[in-house]
Amino acid sequence: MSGDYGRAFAALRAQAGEAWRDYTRHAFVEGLGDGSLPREAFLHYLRQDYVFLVHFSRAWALAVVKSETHAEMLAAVGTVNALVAEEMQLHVEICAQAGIPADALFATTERPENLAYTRFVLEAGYSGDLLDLLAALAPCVMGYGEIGARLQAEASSECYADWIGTYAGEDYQSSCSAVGELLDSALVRRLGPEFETSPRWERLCRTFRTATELEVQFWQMGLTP
Ligand SMILES: Cc1ncc(CO)c(N)n1
Repeated sequence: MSGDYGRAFAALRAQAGEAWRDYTRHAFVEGLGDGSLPREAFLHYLRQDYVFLVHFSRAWALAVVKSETHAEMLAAVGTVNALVAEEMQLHVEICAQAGIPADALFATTERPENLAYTRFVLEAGYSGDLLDLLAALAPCVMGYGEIGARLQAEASSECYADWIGTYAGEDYQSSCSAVGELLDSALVRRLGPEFETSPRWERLCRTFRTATELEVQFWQMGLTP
């Protein structure tokens, strides 16, 4: 149940096993699909996710810093723009419709699960290279791509159709494919074509798995306004 997000992502996803399933089939996700998620939990999640996206955009800006080629810079800067100009904008619009103004969004107090996740990702980038950073970023990008595509096909309610449509949509799906290509080419450039046999691979797998577990905690936080 995943689009073609590249060779490295497929390998990382497979090794994350149970954690990947817990993330992409979390009760929060199922509640978005069947409409049973309480509106209050959804708006609480959106407010937290807006803060998440602020730091997530900073992490993608760090990917520009850690790039070694023009192609890598282009891919990273494209993602920064998609986040700041499109995804954050969606949050502002949905929250405005629910009576939460944009300045209140920016002032949201960050929950610890939220803080733990984004600072883990940023730290992976500060102390490592582009590969360490991308291993921490990939579960967020591709996981939502996979969730959106599946809910679009399976949803039994129209309640959260806007949210689902954003992640199932062509723009978001093509961002996922672009990040998959960036991940594959960055790995080949630094570790060679057989990157899975590199001594660094295991640690990249661990970073991916930890980020996946932090996504599970984020959904759990969403269920408890
Ligand atoms: C927590 C979280 N992970 C991933 C995404 C996708 O960008 C998001 N908006 N929020």
